[in-house]
Amino acid sequence: MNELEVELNCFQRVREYADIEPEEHLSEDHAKSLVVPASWPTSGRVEFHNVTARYQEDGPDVLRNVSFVANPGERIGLVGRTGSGKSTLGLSLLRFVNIASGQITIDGVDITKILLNRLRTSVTLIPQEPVLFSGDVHSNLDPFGESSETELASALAACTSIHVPDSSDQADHAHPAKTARPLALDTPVAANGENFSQGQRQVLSLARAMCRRSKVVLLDEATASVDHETDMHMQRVLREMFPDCTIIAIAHRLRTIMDYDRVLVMADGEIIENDTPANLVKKEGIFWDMLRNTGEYDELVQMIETKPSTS
Ligand SMILES: Nc1ncnc2c1ncn2[C@@H]1O[C@H](COP(=O)(O)OP(=O)(O)OP(=O)(O)O)[C@@H](O)[C@H]1O
Repeated sequence: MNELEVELNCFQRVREYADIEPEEHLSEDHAKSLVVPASWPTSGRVEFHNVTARYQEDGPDVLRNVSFVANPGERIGLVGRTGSGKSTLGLSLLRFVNIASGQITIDGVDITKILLNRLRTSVTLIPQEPVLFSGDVHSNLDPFGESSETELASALAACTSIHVPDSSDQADHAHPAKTARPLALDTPVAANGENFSQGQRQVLSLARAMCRRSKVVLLDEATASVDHETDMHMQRVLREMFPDCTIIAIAHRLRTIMDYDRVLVMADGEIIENDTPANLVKKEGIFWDMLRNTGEYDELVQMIETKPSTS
């Protein structure tokens, strides 16, 4: 492809973006009526009241009558088989799916009565595959220049204590950030963060959340290329650096959430169990069954008993 073709592609892509309908198109008066106090959310209490949600208006219900409360500072693990609705529940909190009935509130404010941008900048999503932009670590952590250098450096320092192993022990010349550590604010980031491993991308995403001081953090646990050790470090940072945040984590590995305050088990778009891991084990229900099917039952139950203290 010659240079002209590349440039024309860019032009075409910009046109495509410009033609995308805005997700929210409101009159000035309507937008004003959706303003919430600058301090919102102050405590991060998330409540789902009989929420039924679907992707398309005329599509099937993917969440069915979901109700639960995440108290401020609680860490809640979402588990369930593939297709049970875990990601959809997370996405509904950011209004990426249609809420057909019921209500979701954060600190008592109905999330459909807030400007979309305000909602999405207040709830931090740490996706499985975080997006990084070409530039450096600094511009990725704080794209809008809202944090001080000290804040950025301390968030990065907290997160880079997480050891993210390399895919190989050899220096990786094609992906220097995968081997050259520790990460610094001026470490270059290639387009799509291609010079970072998936684990490192999640770590940076965590640091980004820390800079935003979000009260509600939604974490979609990375399934690929993040080993157990990295996972545990991520969890430790979440516990230590976000002590007052409400954390809702979609867990693909049960061991990730064994020390969480509460576990919600989902099946077919519904919450079928909601309790502390210890109580769910005592109950010998679905969660207990899931633990037994891992082949690591004793080890996992032991993790509940040796739960690290948050104080
Ligand atoms: N964009 C979409 N449009 C329509 N239906 C979707 C969409 N995404 C997911 N679904 C459907 O919603 C249901 C719940 O899917 P969801 O991804 O929330 O499950 P999950 O528990 O997160 O699964 P996994 O563990 O595989 O990520 C499934 O039936 C799925 O096919």
